[in-house]
Amino acid sequence: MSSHGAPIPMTSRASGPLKGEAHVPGDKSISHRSLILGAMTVGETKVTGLLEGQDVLDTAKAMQAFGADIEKRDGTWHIHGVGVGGFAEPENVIDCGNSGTGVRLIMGAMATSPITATFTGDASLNGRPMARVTDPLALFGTKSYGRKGGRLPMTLVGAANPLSVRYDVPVPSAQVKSAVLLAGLNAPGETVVVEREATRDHSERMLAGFGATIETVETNEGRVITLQGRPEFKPQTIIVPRDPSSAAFPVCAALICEGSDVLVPNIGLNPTRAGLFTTLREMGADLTYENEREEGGEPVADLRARFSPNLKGIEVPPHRAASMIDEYPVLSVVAAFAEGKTHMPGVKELRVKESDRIDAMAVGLRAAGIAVDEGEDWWTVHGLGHGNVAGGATAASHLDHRIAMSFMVLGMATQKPMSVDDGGPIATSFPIFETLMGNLGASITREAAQE
Ligand SMILES: O=C(O)C1=C[C@@H](OP(=O)(O)O)[C@@H](O)[C@H](O)C1
Ligand SMILES: C=C(OP(=O)(O)O)C(=O)O
Repeated sequence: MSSHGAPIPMTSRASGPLKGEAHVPGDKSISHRSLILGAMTVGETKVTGLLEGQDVLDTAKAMQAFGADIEKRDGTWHIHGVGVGGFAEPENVIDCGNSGTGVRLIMGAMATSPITATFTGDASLNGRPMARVTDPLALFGTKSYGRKGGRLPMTLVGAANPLSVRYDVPVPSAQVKSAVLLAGLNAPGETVVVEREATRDHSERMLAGFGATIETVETNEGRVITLQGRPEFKPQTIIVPRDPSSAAFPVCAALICEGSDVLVPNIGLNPTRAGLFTTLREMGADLTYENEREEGGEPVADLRARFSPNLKGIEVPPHRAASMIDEYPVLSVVAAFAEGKTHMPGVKELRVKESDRIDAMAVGLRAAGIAVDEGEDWWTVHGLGHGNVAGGATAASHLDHRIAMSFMVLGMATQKPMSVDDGGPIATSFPIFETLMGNLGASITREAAQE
């Protein structure tokens, strides 16, 4: 198991107006995929703007262990890959740290090569369900040997003669969809994946970009994605857009801190990722899109978020859940400062992330004076309106970066400071979070609550 190091307690206090520009790091989903697809391509793929968070660095190390040559020179990542089906057998256990995306996509990518690999992670990752990936991989002929309940550590024996597969994804998960598509790369003929609810489509876009033949058709049964196996990938030059899931933190902080006006430039607004911003606008947020444009085939804008004293609780439509799945924790913080109830149904997946995110947020919000109701796949936050949230509590982050950052945002507008027991996991996805928020005027210190 990877070690996470000593806990780093953090405290966030009422902050003056947040002002300025927030340049958030590269998109985590696109960063993982750039490394994995680059490692499956003969020739040099160049990547700029790669997120250098621990999750992505662990994927880079894993790709090296499977035979790719990866180095960073002059701000650009250079990847010399081994080709589809060319992975070498790793000599050691692959440690994916805290990253569900990393481990599940890599399992898919190696599943149809005649090699064996053992995967592990930290305590959070080793508690997360992997059968959702190994079940469809078994259809290709891949064998897996994990702990009870399909948990890591787990050994996968890749299929030497993979079959072609059609798979209806039973949960709304881009990681499962992507694992099957990546496995399909080294399978003969067509791999077909059907998803009932649209999830982030970065794999489909990037596979096409690297030269695969892949087609998505919207049908009554959902999105039917067909990939032709054994493509000849061509090396790419990739500029990773900035991460909307990281942008969520300065945006939400600006909405709840009096007098704030923050610009978050160059944020990808791919509709499969942008659900939070639609939701915030429905709540009455002063959030505008400036300089809207297309970059690399994706809609992009500069987001401007200003203090919004009259936020209202709303019903968040369940069909929007996949497009904002990682943003519910910080949405629940904004909901605490809105008037009335914010009801969030259709979010069972939140229970199997780095932590049970409904439970982790509900416990911390209640300790801060906010009523929260919850069921298996829904939760409701009873907002108190601006200026009325007590705070004055320490929340457990459960090795979950988004939980830690969400409570740090909460503390920027509560009456008393908010603390987390461990802000260390923030480095997995947003290593510059404290500096970036501090530069805007937020007060986050590395100390436990002072009673
Ligand atoms: O494919 C991806 O890059 C991701 C998919 C989502 O997970 P699920 O596929 O489990 O929903 C998301 O929560 C994660 O942060 C990144
Ligand atoms: C769920 C997340 O990541 P992963 O599944 O890759 O650990 C996240 O970043 O919020």
